[in-house]
Amino acid sequence: MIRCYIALGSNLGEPQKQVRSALSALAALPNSALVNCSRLYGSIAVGPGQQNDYVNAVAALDTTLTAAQLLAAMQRIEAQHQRRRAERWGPRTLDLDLLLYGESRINTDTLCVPHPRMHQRDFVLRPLTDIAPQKLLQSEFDGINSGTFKDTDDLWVLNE
Ligand SMILES: CC1(C)Nc2nc(N)[nH]c(=O)c2N=C1O
Repeated sequence: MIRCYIALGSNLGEPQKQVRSALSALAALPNSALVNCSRLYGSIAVGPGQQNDYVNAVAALDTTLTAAQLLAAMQRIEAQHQRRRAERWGPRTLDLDLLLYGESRINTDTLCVPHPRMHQRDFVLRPLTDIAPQKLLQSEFDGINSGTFKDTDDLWVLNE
């Protein structure tokens, strides 16, 4: 089995319910096991324009699916959660990003792993630290002090 890390995000349509529903869908994937999930975090939307706060989390999934099969399954789960790929930085009911697929480095026109922007995003790194702090020690995160984040009110834990 390959250990994968998946970022979940939502800021439309009852975001906490969307994220929890997506976690159930990931747990139901064939040839896979949802082995851990971070706490759910509220976070200020990063990016241009004004939009609702997000709910973010990171899940650990063990799978024998290939990265391409896993990506397709994640896109099906997004579609089942009414994901509209309207605008690139716009609000969304559900966003699933494949952060890490084992130790693989993948660069195709549909998939880039490790996720190219993950190390710039506290809304990914903080939940990832909940379940895999060792992942922040790797070279991809040069310059990020593992586990010690600038105190920010852009991110808060939701109902412990
Ligand atoms: C629009 C953009 C970059 N901003 C986000 N901002 C936050 N806080 N959380 C997200 O999941 C998120 N996702 C995005 O895609």
